[in-house]
Amino acid sequence: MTLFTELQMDEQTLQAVNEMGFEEATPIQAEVIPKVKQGHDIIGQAQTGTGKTAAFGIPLIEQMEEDEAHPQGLVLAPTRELAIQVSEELNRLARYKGVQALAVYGGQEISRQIKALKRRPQIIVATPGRFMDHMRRKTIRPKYMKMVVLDEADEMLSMGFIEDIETILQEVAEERQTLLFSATMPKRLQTVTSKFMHQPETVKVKSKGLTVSNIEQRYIEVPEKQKFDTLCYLLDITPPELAIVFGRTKRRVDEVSEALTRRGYAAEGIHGDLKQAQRDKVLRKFKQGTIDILVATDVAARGLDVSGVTHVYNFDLPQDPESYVHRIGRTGRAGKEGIAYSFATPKERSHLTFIEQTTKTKMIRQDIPTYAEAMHGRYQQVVNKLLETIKNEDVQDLESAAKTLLSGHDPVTLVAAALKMNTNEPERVEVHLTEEASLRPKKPKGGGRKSRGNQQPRNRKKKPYKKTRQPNERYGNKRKKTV
Ligand SMILES: Nc1ncnc2c1ncn2[C@@H]1O[C@H](COP(=O)(O)OP(=O)(O)OP(=O)(O)O)[C@@H](O)[C@H]1O
Ligand SMILES: [Mg+2]
Repeated sequence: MTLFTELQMDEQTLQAVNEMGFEEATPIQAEVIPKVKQGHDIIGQAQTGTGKTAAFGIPLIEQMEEDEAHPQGLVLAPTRELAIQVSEELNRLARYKGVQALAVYGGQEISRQIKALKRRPQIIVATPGRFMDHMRRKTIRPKYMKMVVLDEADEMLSMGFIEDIETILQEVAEERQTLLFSATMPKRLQTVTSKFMHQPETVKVKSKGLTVSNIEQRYIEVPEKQKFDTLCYLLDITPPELAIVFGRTKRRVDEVSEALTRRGYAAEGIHGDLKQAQRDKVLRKFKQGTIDILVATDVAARGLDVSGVTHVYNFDLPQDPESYVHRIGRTGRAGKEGIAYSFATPKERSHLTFIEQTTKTKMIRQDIPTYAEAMHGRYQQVVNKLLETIKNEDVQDLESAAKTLLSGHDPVTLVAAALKMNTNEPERVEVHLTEEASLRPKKPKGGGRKSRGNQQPRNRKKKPYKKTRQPNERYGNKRKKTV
């Protein structure tokens, strides 16, 4: 156990950490914070939800000069939502210092960001595409950056992002400190990292597998056509506080969230084709609990930290074991418990085994739940609601009506009828989902991943960064499939 007071942090950061409710440092924080302060380049690997953000955030904040005219710290993140979240966490940590973080990401008006940059934030948290836009416009000058963090580093160095990252790093001062963080760090990345890191130290928090032990992992072998009813039955049997359902494609996400809504669940979808304002709105509703089910592509798989997510459902298995680790890691964070269900079609058995082997975990097999179990779950919810009403509400005005009813009817029959009346039968509403093909194991070769679809071929020659580009030219917009 390491206390934050043992990590030679300054008073202001200690106070902020205290107010955030952190009592002791997590293992990755205890190991990384002193090492970063000593000036090392770090490759940090620790399981999902174990506080990697503060592990790089605290030393990053503490090394910023408060009066510098240019940003000196850069955090790159793969999604807009993650960039926002990381900047918020940094600002909480920096609350008592004269240090500020600003998130810049695609989908938000660039003029608004340029205005915000005038307030001279010390730290920029960015998605790579938008950061390059600012680089070209010279609204951010990377050469003053003395620390660069790649959050979700393996994702950032995969095929979809590597060229952008190289372009950015070429512009950042050579004597910078570079930090890489992720819950998954495939060995094949080592060759890539040696190119732009200076004698990096690897800090890997010891664990049995890649996933945290407080997530109960289950799988259900279920034919494609039965997946949706299975999901609904599970939701009925154990209603989650908040749940994320991962689908393979954007169409899938749209169809599943619509179907859930039709069946009466409070669900909405999030994926890369939605306008940023819509993505923000959906995530906000989820965090507030206005909706309790978020249906998502892998856009929500990495880094997102929403407290109260008790369940993750892999409606479709992910292609990569790494993606499995990150998806299920949206629950069981900061020591809390969580449950992850993965649906595998009979043809996907071997893919499931491949995921288990790579992540060094074992999923518990569970049978497809039955209609009767789902119905029981639904009754139970009505019973709970009834008991809550008795506890929390004044029902006096209905008591004489109740007495009249009771005088003419058997009380058990009466309550049973009331329960039945209030319970909707599952499956009553017909829904239609387009079928997805089953997956087969696909072992990744070399340095990149293949899941990002229509990206450029991996060994394509690197495009030199041209300073003559027009500022408003969309950089490489033909290049990658968003999720
Ligand atoms: N020392 C601590 N004590 C208690 N809670 C902490 C501590 N450090 C971080 N947390 C909280 O734990 C949660 C998870 O942290 P964080 O998002 O940094 O995890 P992560 O390791 O980056 O996970 P992922 O791999 O999914 O990105 C956050 O809500 C964070 O505020
Ligand atoms: Mg993280």
